[in-house]
Amino acid sequence: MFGSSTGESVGEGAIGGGWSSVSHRGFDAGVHQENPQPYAAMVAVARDMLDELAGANPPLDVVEKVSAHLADVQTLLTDHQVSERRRPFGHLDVPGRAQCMSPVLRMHRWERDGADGVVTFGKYYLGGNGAAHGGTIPLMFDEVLGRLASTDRTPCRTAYLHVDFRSITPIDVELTVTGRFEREEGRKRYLRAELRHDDVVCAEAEGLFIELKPGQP
Ligand SMILES: CCCCCCCC/C=C\CCCCCCCC(=O)SCCNC(=O)CCNC(=O)[C@H](O)C(C)(C)COP(=O)(O)OP(=O)(O)OC[C@H]1O[C@@H](n2cnc3c(N)ncnc32)[C@H](O)[C@@H]1OP(=O)(O)O
Repeated sequence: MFGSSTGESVGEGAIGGGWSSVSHRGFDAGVHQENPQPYAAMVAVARDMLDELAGANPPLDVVEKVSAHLADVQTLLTDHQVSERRRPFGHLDVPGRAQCMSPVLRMHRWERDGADGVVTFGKYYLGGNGAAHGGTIPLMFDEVLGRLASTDRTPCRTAYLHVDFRSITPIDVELTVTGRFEREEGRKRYLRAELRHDDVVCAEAEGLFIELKPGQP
């Protein structure tokens, strides 16, 4: 069942993850690349769990049970550790790219020069007083702009990311995200993005991304 509230699954009006348009440089996650849904569903459960964890004040017996379950999960995964290029985490072509570090981006338009979509910061991303933690917003912008900067282009890395926090970013509500590729000068690529709650601008970003030279990590 792929019923994550944050929408890790493919479909439901959102385009796929779109990661296939970004260079994966020798990446091979085997069976999960061919059929991403089971792995994406597992990550969606992990996301939902993190939201419930962040939102709960459980009694001690529940704390002990949860600790034991999580230790079991960790043990199950310990036997299957692999090198970076074989890890599905963050590399599957689904919204959220099957990772639970930054919130899921559900993009409705993804083109070489711009992208539009929605994102919801769940309870896990709370800073205080109903507002998202200030570090999570650049994280989300780096996802949008880093991916846009490499869409149908050679790989690049973030050189700087400037974020202006214009008003609080509320958690648990759907926000709109837009990104646009502004210009490139040699290896330098300049992009901008905006995060809105209805008509209110929550935050804006400007990023410089540098095309990597062959062999550059
Ligand atoms: C690409 C990997 C992806 C592969 C995997 C894909 C699978 C997953 C799919 C999708 C996920 C995508 C979602 C997330 C993506 C997010 C991306 C990131 O967050 S990357 C991590 C954070 N960034 C770093 O760690 C960079 C660390 N810095 C460096 O490596 C270097 O400093 C680098 C590459 C940025 C530049 O170094 P130089 O040696 O190649 O180039 P120089 O000569 O220094 O700069 C080139 C030009 O840029 C200017 N420049 C460089 N840094 C600048 C700065 N901070 N401010 C202003 N100008 C700067 C310079 O002045 C120079 O300009 P003049 O050509 O002389 O006009």
